[in-house]
Amino acid sequence: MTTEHALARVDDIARHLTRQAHVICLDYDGTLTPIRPSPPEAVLGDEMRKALVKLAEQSPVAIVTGRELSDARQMVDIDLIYAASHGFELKFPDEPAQAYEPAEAYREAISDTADSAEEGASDIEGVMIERKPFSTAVHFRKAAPEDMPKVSKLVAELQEQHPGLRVLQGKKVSEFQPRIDWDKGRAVALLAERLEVPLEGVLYIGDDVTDEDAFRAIAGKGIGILVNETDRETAAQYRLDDPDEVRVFLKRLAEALRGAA
Ligand SMILES: O=P(O)(O)OC[C@H]1O[C@H](O[C@H]2O[C@H](CO)[C@@H](O)[C@H](O)[C@H]2O)[C@H](O)[C@@H](O)[C@@H]1O
Repeated sequence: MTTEHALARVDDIARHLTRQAHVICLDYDGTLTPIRPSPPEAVLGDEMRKALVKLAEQSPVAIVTGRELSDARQMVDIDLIYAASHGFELKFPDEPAQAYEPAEAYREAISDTADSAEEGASDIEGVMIERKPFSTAVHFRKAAPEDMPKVSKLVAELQEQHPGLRVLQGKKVSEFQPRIDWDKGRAVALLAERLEVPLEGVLYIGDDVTDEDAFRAIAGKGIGILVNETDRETAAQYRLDDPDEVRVFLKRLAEALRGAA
């Protein structure tokens, strides 16, 4: 599938959005920041933060991320809407954070997976376990290629021990999550409904496989932009090469939206 470059269509995209109430949904890792060797290193750049502040003056902006809420808010450091933990945690400005209720019953199983994962990973150099309220991430970006069979074995064992959880494969990470019908797409649909924004008014930008759930949720109605240098199979209709292009796009979009107001 060939996706069109979004920088060539900023004005058309702004025009589409201003036809109705709208919201701009942005993934974090790989979209607002380049992928880094470890999660704490993926710090939001000052210019990107300025672009987000300008954009939020024109439109509601939501960060839709696999990171847990406290981490995402600390990294972005702007009072926006957050759908964190792959959508299991939702936070609107001036409102308390809310967890997706059916996921509450999984907190103990998630914490148990993290305990087992830490124990199992203790002898695999370069594997890092990230504990989050609604998922346990087994990061292997820094593992040596010859240790990958050990990583696969650990992930398979964890799966066997925790059949109530499902595994999401991300960028050099396997994440254990509640096995329930909830994802970034469902979270985006929910937050749009809360904002009284039709799906036609949703713009979603993301780079990972989990972002495809959001692209599919708005397909044929809203606007999906995949961040990827190559033209991979996607439900998004537009593409940007990397986070630098995302920053340029968001700046131009804010200007176009201001012009259209
Ligand atoms: O939905 P996202 O905002 O894209 O979050 C997905 C996961 O991102 C983080 O891990 C990824 O980015 C790290 C920093 O660049 C990188 O070191 C790692 O290899 C990637 O998998 C984050 O740590 C996870 O919690 C998120 O689920």
